[in-house]
Amino acid sequence: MSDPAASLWNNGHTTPFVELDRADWAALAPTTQLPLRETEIVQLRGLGEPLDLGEVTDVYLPVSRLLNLYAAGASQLHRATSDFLGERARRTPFVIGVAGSVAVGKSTIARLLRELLARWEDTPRVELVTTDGFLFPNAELARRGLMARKGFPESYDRRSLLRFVSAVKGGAAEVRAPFYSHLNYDIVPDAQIVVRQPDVLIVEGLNVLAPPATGHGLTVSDLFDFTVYVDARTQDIARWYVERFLRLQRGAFSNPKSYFHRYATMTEDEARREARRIWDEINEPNLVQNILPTRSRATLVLRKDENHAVSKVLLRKL
Ligand SMILES: Nc1ncnc2c1ncn2[C@@H]1O[C@H](COP(=O)(O)OP(=O)(O)O)[C@@H](O)[C@H]1O
Ligand SMILES: CC(C)(COP(=O)(O)O)[C@@H](O)C(=O)NCCC(=O)O
Repeated sequence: MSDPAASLWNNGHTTPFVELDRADWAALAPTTQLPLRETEIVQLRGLGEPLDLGEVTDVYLPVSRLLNLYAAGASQLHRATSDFLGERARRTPFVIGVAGSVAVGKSTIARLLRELLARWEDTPRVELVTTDGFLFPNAELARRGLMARKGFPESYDRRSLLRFVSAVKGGAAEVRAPFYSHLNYDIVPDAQIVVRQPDVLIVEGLNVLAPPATGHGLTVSDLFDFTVYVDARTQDIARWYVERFLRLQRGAFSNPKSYFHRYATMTEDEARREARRIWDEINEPNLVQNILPTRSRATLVLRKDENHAVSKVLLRKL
């Protein structure tokens, strides 16, 4: 898959990333002190995903340690800047962006990182928000002719997302974000997510690494201290999307309140075709046109194999 930004570095001489295969990355784990007890690892499984424990210790524990080190470094730098300005340093949260395709496993990774980071010293209070809360409500999307473009950059209220992250980073006592319900397939008018001065804020969403809409000005990625891009082969992600759709069809869609309740009575073949249509018409074009081109902007790229196991880790060193 072509990645225009990567061509800057692909001149045969240099790349901004150091690339480690899984074994080399996992070898870093024993030197990191384990912040999890066995019982806690079992609790992590309760997140609802079939997470392999080897995956947690080999891959995500070292990631959480690295994030914890970066958070300590950022806090020192922040103090030094305040000293330089002759100001009293105020605590500011370390902000992490998690990007990647629909169905690549962003939510699973973001929730796991929240649990792991909270167990390290200095970062006990971790909040997680997903950018779907900043999608325009369906009525507004329909008005703009964007109902078939949910998840594309223009389907979000990007100014409001930028304001939200700025306020959290600026140390506001309490900041509210809108809430998107997958059951309703829409923003819930009176529901909100409240963030209160966390040590770490994780912002997870398809397009969090996208450049500014107008090509200039600030965008949310300018406020991130660290970004993770979750990567996999497009054909594997398409399969994960269809499998998740089939699970939802048998589960959540059977709820009469679900926007997709009409899918509940489909045969498996019909549901498979419908999922494939949504993937082909919306999610894959969004991946190819908007999401994949942002991969080389990430600090860390986690490349998954066909079974969700991380096979390669790329860490930005330049
Ligand atoms: N590490 C993993 N091991 C096994 N299955 C996973 C893993 N991560 C995600 N999945 C599955 O892949 C699908 C997509 O994951 P999810 O976290 O919902 O993706 P996203 O938030 O990117 O849309 C889900 O069905 C989930 O159960
Ligand atoms: C809600 C989403 C846009 C993802 O939002 P995110 O939190 O990543 O910003 C996506 O899951 C979605 O619903 N896409 C629309 C196409 C589809 O029905 O899959």
